[in-house]
Amino acid sequence: MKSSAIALGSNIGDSLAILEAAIEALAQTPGVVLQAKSSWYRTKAVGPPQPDYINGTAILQIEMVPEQLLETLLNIENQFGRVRRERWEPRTLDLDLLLYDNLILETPKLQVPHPRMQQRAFVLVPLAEIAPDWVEPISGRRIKELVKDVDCTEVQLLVGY
Ligand SMILES: Nc1ncnc2c1ncn2[C@@H]1O[C@H](COP(=O)(O)OP(=O)(O)OP(=O)(O)O)[C@@H](O)[C@H]1O
Ligand SMILES: Nc1nc2c(c(=O)[nH]1)N=C(CO)CN2
Repeated sequence: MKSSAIALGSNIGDSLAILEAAIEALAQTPGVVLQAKSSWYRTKAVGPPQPDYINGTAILQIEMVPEQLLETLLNIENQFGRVRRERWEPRTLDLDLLLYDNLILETPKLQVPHPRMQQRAFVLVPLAEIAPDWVEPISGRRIKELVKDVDCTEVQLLVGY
């Protein structure tokens, strides 16, 4: 059994319902046990101007290799109607693989830890809520330390658990 942290985001449609349904779809996937989910946060879009996002994170216990987990995430994104056009475009559902135990992996299709997670308050704030002591293996720093170095003013608690 391995542990993985994933990030969820949506800024088109009924985002809260889409995100809850995506969590449910993950929890129903064979080989996946949902261990924890964060609160949902309303966040200002980083990158090109677009509507605010709702973001959150989850911790999964999994019996899958990282490539299988990525495929599961991409399948669930597609299930919720995401059409991939441009990078950083608005999306009904975005699922990113953040961490997989303490693994460091660099392939053309998959990089773990997610290469931009250390700069992203919309990832670190919800992750610090459910996995403060997880050590990000590239920096060697805990999530609760990394979150202190990003500007969290545009990450607002929306639905707390
Ligand atoms: N850790 C990872 N999690 C999710 N996708 C990844 C990861 N590493 C590499 N990828 C690859 O990135 C591709 C594009 O992902 P996606 O469209 O979600 O990027 P994005 O959300 O626009 O930008 P960002 O990666 O900055 O969040 C995926 O098809 C996948 O193959
Ligand atoms: N606030 C916020 N901004 C983003 C997000 C996101 O999930 N939340 N995802 C992006 C591409 O992955 C680009 N910008």
